[in-house]
Amino acid sequence: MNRPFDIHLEVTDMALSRGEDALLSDLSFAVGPGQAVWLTGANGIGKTSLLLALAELIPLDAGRADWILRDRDHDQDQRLRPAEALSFSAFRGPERSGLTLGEELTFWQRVKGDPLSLEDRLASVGLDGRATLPVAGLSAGQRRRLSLARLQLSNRAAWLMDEPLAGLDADGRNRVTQNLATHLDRGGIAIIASHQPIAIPGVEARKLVLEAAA
Ligand SMILES: Nc1ncnc2c1ncn2[C@@H]1O[C@H](COP(=O)(O)OP(=O)(O)OP(=O)(O)O)[C@@H](O)[C@H]1O
Repeated sequence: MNRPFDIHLEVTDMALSRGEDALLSDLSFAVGPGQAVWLTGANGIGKTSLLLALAELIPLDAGRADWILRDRDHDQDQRLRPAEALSFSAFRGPERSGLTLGEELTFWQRVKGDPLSLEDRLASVGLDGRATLPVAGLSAGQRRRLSLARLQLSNRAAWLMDEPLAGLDADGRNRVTQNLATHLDRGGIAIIASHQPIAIPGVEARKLVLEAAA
């Protein structure tokens, strides 16, 4: 098996709040190569906030979240900055950019040196023939598909996904879960916030039910 990634996430005694509200406390978990975590819990409990904290987009109140590139002998572990470790598929996408789908994706293809043509990249997420659509006018499911294309392009070891199945039809859901299976098979990690279970072929995602801070 080709496993380009060997990434580990270690969350230790994490506490998190937004504004005045304490959200999570004493949260610890570890994730290794090829593993997925399914984050679930009530509306407003803090799933999106946890993803933002793992990406260091919001600060922790306590504890730590470490992204670690593990050396085979375990004696030369390397800490990665989130920007080196992960790619974030947020629920709200780049809808305010004023770009067309083709322009948006071409930009990311150039940044990442994509070997595929624009049309082939679009086809990989079922958006072939849609390059001229304005990003602002994409439907919810089309936006999720654009997100998936950007995740594919990121070549990052960890995928943080916020409601990746929201608004997708059966074909779109299938593409997301198939892409996840491929990513995990390469030794990647996925942390997925979702109200619905996510069936990844060949992988049982570990369920983590978030509860209100003590
Ligand atoms: N920028 C912010 N400033 C202050 N409070 C915020 C901010 N963003 C979110 N919150 C609050 O933090 C809490 C957690 O929100 P979060 O979006 O993390 O929950 P969630 O579990 O992802 O919810 P949902 O299932 O509804 O998507 C909510 O009470 C929300 O109102």
